[in-house]
Formats: sequence, structure tokens, C-alpha cells
Amino acid sequence: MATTLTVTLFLPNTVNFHEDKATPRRRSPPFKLEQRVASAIDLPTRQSAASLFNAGGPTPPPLTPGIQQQIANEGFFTPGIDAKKRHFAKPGDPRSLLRSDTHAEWGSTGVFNQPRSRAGPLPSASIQDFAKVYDEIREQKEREQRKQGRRVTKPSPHGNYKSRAGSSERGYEGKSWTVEPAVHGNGGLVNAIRETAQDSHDGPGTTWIGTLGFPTDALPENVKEDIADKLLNDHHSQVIYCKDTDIDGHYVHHCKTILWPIFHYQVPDHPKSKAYADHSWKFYKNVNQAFADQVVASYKKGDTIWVHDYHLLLVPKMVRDKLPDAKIGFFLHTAFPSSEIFRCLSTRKELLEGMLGANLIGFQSEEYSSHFLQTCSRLLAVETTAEGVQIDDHFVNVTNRPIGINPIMFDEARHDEEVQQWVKTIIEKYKGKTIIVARDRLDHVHGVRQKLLAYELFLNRHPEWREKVVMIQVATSTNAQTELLTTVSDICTRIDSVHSTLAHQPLVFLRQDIDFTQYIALLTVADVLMISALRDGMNLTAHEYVACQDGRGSEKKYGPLILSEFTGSAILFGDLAIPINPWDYTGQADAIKKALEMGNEDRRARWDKLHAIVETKTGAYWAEKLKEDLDHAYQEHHEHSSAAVPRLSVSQLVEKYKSSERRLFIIDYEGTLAPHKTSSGIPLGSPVRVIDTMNDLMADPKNVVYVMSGRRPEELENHFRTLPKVGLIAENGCFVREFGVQEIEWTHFVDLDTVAQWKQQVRTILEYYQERLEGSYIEERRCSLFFRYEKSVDQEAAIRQAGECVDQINGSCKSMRIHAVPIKQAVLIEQEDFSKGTAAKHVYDTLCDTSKGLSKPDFMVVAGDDREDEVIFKWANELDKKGEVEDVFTVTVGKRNTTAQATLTQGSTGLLAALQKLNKVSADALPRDYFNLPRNKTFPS
Ligand SMILES: O=P(O)(O)OC[C@H]1O[C@H](O[C@H]2O[C@H](CO)[C@@H](O)[C@H](O)[C@H]2O)[C@H](O)[C@@H](O)[C@@H]1O
Repeated sequence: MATTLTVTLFLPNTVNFHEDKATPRRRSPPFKLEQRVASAIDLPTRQSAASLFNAGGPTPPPLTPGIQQQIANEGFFTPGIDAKKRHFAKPGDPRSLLRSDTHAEWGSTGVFNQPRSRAGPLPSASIQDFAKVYDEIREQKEREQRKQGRRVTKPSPHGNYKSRAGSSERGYEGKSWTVEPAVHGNGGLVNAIRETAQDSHDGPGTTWIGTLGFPTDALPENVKEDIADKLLNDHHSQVIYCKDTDIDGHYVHHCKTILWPIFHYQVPDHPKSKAYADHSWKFYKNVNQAFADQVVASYKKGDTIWVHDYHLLLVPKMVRDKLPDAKIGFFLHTAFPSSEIFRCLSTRKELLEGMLGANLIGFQSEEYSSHFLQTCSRLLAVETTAEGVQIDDHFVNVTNRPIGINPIMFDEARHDEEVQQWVKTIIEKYKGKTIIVARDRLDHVHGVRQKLLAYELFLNRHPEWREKVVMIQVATSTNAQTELLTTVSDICTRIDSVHSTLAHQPLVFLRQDIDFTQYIALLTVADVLMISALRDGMNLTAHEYVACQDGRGSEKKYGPLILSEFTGSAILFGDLAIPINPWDYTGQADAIKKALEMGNEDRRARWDKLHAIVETKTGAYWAEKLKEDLDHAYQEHHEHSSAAVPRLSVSQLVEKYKSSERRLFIIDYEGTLAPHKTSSGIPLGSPVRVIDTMNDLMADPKNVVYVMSGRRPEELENHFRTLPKVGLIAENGCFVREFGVQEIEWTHFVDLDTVAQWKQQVRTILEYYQERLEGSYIEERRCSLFFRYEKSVDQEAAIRQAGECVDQINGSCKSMRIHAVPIKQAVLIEQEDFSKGTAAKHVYDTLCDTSKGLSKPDFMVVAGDDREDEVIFKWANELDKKGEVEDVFTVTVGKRNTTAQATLTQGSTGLLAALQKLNKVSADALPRDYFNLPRNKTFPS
């Protein structure tokens, strides 16, 4: 059965190791129940989750049965950490609901008992080759150990350390462990895939491929194998074990300090930014390669591969290199920045090319996909359309599909007894107060600092609210930067000291996460949710809040949502939320006031519509639509791949030729009839053979023969001067010289005054680029312009300049109905409304003009070799489909993805050979005057 391989950095499940009962392993530092009540802490503003219910009053919350049990079992309680409350599972059902925005990171959840990383300290960002340096340090250490006569660890063939006499390895040997739902990774993704599940597991025919989410070097090989077996057999998950050094360099370094900030618009021009350093790139590649290798190993013909998120941008291409025909989708969960920001990445080209290995690339919104398209166009100088990217011989589709939540399971979770208990507790605790809730990762992109400043401003400006409002800010993350923590801490202290009274504290700031049960209760009880992210791919907390706000357990519901306009959810929700610009503190303070004072009718009306969106744009809907998009893209890709398009059957062509009466041939010149010209501009091949073949073809009065080209009319006339009656289509369809007419007369479809106008404007742009790019030049044709750079020495720079040039022309000259298209080592600028297709239609219509005593062809051959010929293939195929022409042969010469019905892989020689076979058939036919075509306008000066 075909499977979907869902490839994501972290698997939906992880492993928890258990301590021997006699010697309970204490996480540091163990907390006694009493300690929980006192708000702890290393920052002046940090409070324990318990103090959420303790602020401003002495009443501790009732202990849930789970917590009581934990205290009884283990004798301690770690505030805010209760693994069992991180997810919801139906009894006997291994599919649990995870919190969508998990915010937990690799090896730092603090929830489970798991090994620590052996990656060692991170080197300075200025060290260019971290890997080399790291290896040297390790070797040196090993030498020293050997000298001291200690045992030395040896890497296993997989790069992991073998089980050995070290204390931690012994520590995990034989230790019992259980599989638990992961608390890190992308909960929204897991929920969405599970929502589509028809069976009781992780999705119909889904195999997850990923890591366990914690450092595994310390695990003995046999333990690793047991875990891998268990996850594969019982949880449809294929574990990838990467070296701790690799994951550390990949995730902690490359993903978190370089990609994450840049993808969220943190321009790396800060002096402390590490985005310039490429020492972690090697690890990013290593981990991506390990994922790609596993995908290739797990893949079976017919499977679908879905790769997720910014951690694995290189995987699609790495897999494509090994599995050229695989169906590969890629979805980016984060934002995608504008090309101006993306171009700061030193590895930008590799990253884009990595993604482009997929058949389909999905984004959360149109904003991100258009940034991606523009980035490809500018940095890779490839042709892009609203549907995707044209690369060499194939097309990569691009789509927008916003992810959602699983409202049904979420609703079930809200019924949970413990959630209801927390709802009551919080209501009781904050009686008479209006609660603004927020849960964000404490990093630079989630705008916690900006939100707190705005809240402070609000309190300063609206003293009437001081005693009535409480903001509960849950600030998750363990890797937050110290400077940010200090700033945030200062703001919290200021708010506290200025606005708190003996009886009231307007800010509860929790620098730690809370349980899922508490989280749902908090969203249920909230009067307002405030999200002020500077960027966020989607932000499903907003969805979860809307789902909670239907009044269960509380009376004053349908609370407004204050939502940063820089989130994916804001694009989805529009003005139904109260949009804010997180940089505009006054605007944010006004939004808080507006939300707090919003009338019931308005609240309800907005919520109704928001709720309808959350209910319909669910995670399952997202997954299903993406699947449809990928199937469609793949089918198109596959149908038109050079391997799938059959070879031209010359015998069939001859048969149909024999039985036909009126035949039309439209044949491209360079690359089809003759090989492409050399760099010196002289067409290769044997022009004599071409001319002779065409001459013979035209000798049969049943045949009408056109040659088409991008070249100027006078160039074609010159090339074909010995065939004065051949029909000619010049400049990709802007000019037509009718077949069968001795004198040189051309029909032109374009308005030459219009052409002169746009050329003037475009020439100025091209000159700008020409000045900056040595070796480039402008070529002018009658209806088109070329910016050519094949002679430029620095081709990388040339591609970049060409990309920017395309972008600028397409952006600024839209109204003139022209477009710039990147082609091989050049940019072509031409009018949108004319193509080889429009010219072919003109030729065909003229032939069918019954008023002139003509009748339509019953046999047609259209041959070409590149992108510009696709439009004429499509047109001719359509005539075939509709049955307007009895026998249509659309043929592409060479190996490329095409919409033509057949290919001729032997190039122009093959085409000439086929035509010569037809000429043999005609050899005996009596010549007679068959076409007597009317002449048209004269050749334009
Ligand atoms: O922190 P990471 O381990 O690198 O993971 C990144 C985040 O992934 C998830 O968020 C992303 O996907 C969400 C669902 O599509 C989307 O709402 C969000 O905007 C994306 O950033 C995960 O939910 C976060 O907790 C992770 O931080």
C-alpha cells in the first residue's frame, strides 16, 4: 500500500527514561509543594505557574488529582512541568492532541528524563570551519585521554559513540523507557495529520520520519535499536539518529541563530548577529543529508513524500537527486521573507535549489509565496508565474494553504475535568478583573517586549483601567537571549512597581510554560488574547483562543482578538481581529482599550465569523487540500516529463500523411530544424540539408509549410532566401509572412508606435544593468529587446543582475502589457499579447477561410524545442482534442518536460529524417496549384 512519508525534524513521539524506583532521579532543582507557592526565582519578574493563581492573594489552587499523585509518587513537583498534561489522548487511542504552538526546543524541554547533549560547547561564530576545529579539539582530547591511560570512545559506523564503559552509557543500558507524545516540534502539524486519520494511528498510511528530539549519543546502540523498532512497529515512525554535534550545529546554531531570525525578518545587520557566519552550514547539510538518505531508504514506488519546514530545506533536492520520479511536496510553516532579506543568506542559492527539488512548495499565505517567487526570480534568474517556477525543463508548483487546528478534538479537550477545574479556579481567582492573556516564545520575533511596552503605555494613559485589568503573559523558551530577558525583566519590574497595589497586580509574567490543561482554561477564561509577534508563519494560538471563546464555563465570552498584522493568522482573519502593528506602541495601547471596551454585539459578530473560519479552515482541510495540490502538480509534471512523453511514431506519421489531403506544418527553426547557433552566432548543422528537405516538403501542393523563430523578419528572409515561398513566423509571433507568396510581404500584429514607447522605457532600465555588468549587452529586435550576458565572466553576478532586471521590468512596466522572461544567459522582453501561438492561430484561420474557397487542414505537424513552443503545442493539442483537425502531431525535439504529444530525442537530425520520409511519400504525387493565398500588409519600415 502506498504510504505518505511525513518528514519533520521531530517525530510526534519521544522517549522518557525511567529511574529505578529506589533512587528517584531528581530533576534540578526539585521543588517541594511549599516551594511551588512561593514565586521563585532568578529574575525579579519570574513567577511560577502556581503564582498565576497566587498573585495578589494567598489562596493556592486546588491540586489536581494528577499533581497529587505525582507528589505522592515522587515527593517533588517541578513548577509548570507535568508531562502528562502536555497532550490529550482518548483512552486506548494513541493519537493524542498536542498544543499547536509547542515552543519547546531540542533537548531542553525539561519534561522528560533524557540524555544530555555531548556536542560540547559552541565555538565562536568567527571560527569559519567549526567542524574542523571541533574535530581537532576532540582528537586532542582523545590523545590526552590515551596518554592518561583512560578508555577512549570510538565513533560507530553511524557516527555515534558505541556503548562503552562511560558512566552515562551504563546509565542508559537496561534502563526502562516509555514512548510519550513529544512536547517539542510542530504540534499543529501533528494534529493536522492525525485529524485526517481514518484508522487509529498516525494518519492513513502515514510514516513519520524524524528524530526523537533529544541528544542520543549517550544511548547504547542496542537501546537505540529497540527504540527504533518500537516506534516503527507501534507508532508508524522511522527514527533518524544524528550525532549530537550535527543536531546541535544544525538546530541550535544554524536553524535558531541564522535561519529562524532571517525567515522572520530579523535583518542580520546587528553587530552581534551570527547570520554572516557559515560554520554551522556543514551541520545543516549533514542533518538534511541524513534525512534525505532515510527517506530514500524508506521510499517505495508510489509513495508520497512530504517534507516540512525550515529545518529541512535541502531535503527535497537531495531526495530528488536519488529518486527523480518521486512525488515530493514541501511545506514551509514559517514566514518567508522578502527577497531583500533572504539575499543576506550566504547559502541562499543552495537553500532555494533545495526547496525546488519538490514538485509542489506550500506556504501559509500568498504574501510568503509571492516573496518566494520573487526571490527565485531575482536570485536564480528563473521564470516565475503566479503558479510556480519554471526551471530548465520542468515546472515547480507553488501554492498557499494556511494550516488550522483540529476543532473537534480541541473541543473534547475542553471538556476535560481538569480543564474545567482550572477554569473555575481562574475565574474565582480573578473575579471582577478583565484578563488579557498571551502565550509566546520569548525570543526577538514574538514581540513580547513590544507588547509589554504597549501595555505599560496603556496603563499610563488609562488609569481608570489600572485596578481592573490583568495581563497574564506566559513567556516560553529556554534559549532566550540574556539581553532580551533583562530588557523584558526591566519592563515587568517597572509595570509592577508603578501600577501594582496591595490588592492588585496588573501583570502576571510567567517565564516558563504552563500545562495544556491550564492553557486551555486560560484561553477559555480570557477576555482578550493579545498576539504582537513581529512575524509568525501562522500562529495557531489565535485559532485555539477563538475555539475556546464560546462561553463554556464562563459568562462573558466571545472575547476580541488583538492580532499582529505580521502573522499568517492575521491574513486569514483580516479585520475580524483587531489588527496591530507591534512597532506602533500607541496603536497597540489603543487596540487594548478598544478590545476591553468593545460592545457585546460587536464582540459576538466578530467571533461568529472568526469561529466559522476556524471551524472550516481546519488542519485536516489543510492537509487534504495540500494533498490535492500535490497530486495535481505531480500528475502534470509526470504526464509531461520527457520519460512519460512517447517517442514520435514515424510510421504512424507516414500513414496519416498518406491519407490526408490538406496538411499544415509549423516548424521551429533553431534547436528544431537546425541545431542552436554557436556563440559566434553561426547556425550549426547542414543548412543545405534543411533547405533541401523543406524544398521537397513544399513541392507537394497539399502541404503548407511555416518556419517559426524568435529572430527578426529580415534575418529569416536571409536564411530562407532560397525558399521564397516558405511561410515565416518571426519574432516569436509578432510577424507572419504568408506561405506561397513570392514577394516579400509581412503581416505585423503589434502596433509599432506602442513598441517604440515601451522600448524606450525598458532600454533605460537595461542600460542601467549593462553599465553594472561587464560583458553584457543589449540586443534589439523589431518587437523585443534582449539583455544578454553570455560573455560576462562572473556568471553568478550576471544571474543576480538578470534576476533583478526581470523583477524591475515586470514590476514597473506591467501597464504596458510587456513581460521580461529570463532565458538562457539572457533576459527577453516582449509584448504579452503576441506569441507563436497567436501567430499559428492566424495562419490556421487564414487557411480555413471558406469565403476564399479554402478548406481547413486535416493533418498538422507542429515541432519545436523550447519554452516558447509550448504555447503552440497547447493550441494544436486543443484542435486535436476538439476534433477540428483529424490528425495532429505535436513534437518536441530533445529531452525536456513538454506538453507536446511526442518527442524526437535524436534532435534536428531525427526531425529531418522523419520529414524526408514524408517527402518520399509525396515524390510520386502530381504537383497542382493548391493554395492561392491572399496577400496582406507590406513589410513595416
Ligand atoms: O522552534 P522549532 O523547533 O524550530 O519549530 C518552529 C516552530 O514550529 C511550529 O511553528 C510553525 O508552524 C506552526 C503551524 O504551521 C505555525 O503556526 C507557526 O507560525 C510556525 O512558526 C511550532 O508550532 C512552534 O512551536 C515552533 O517554534
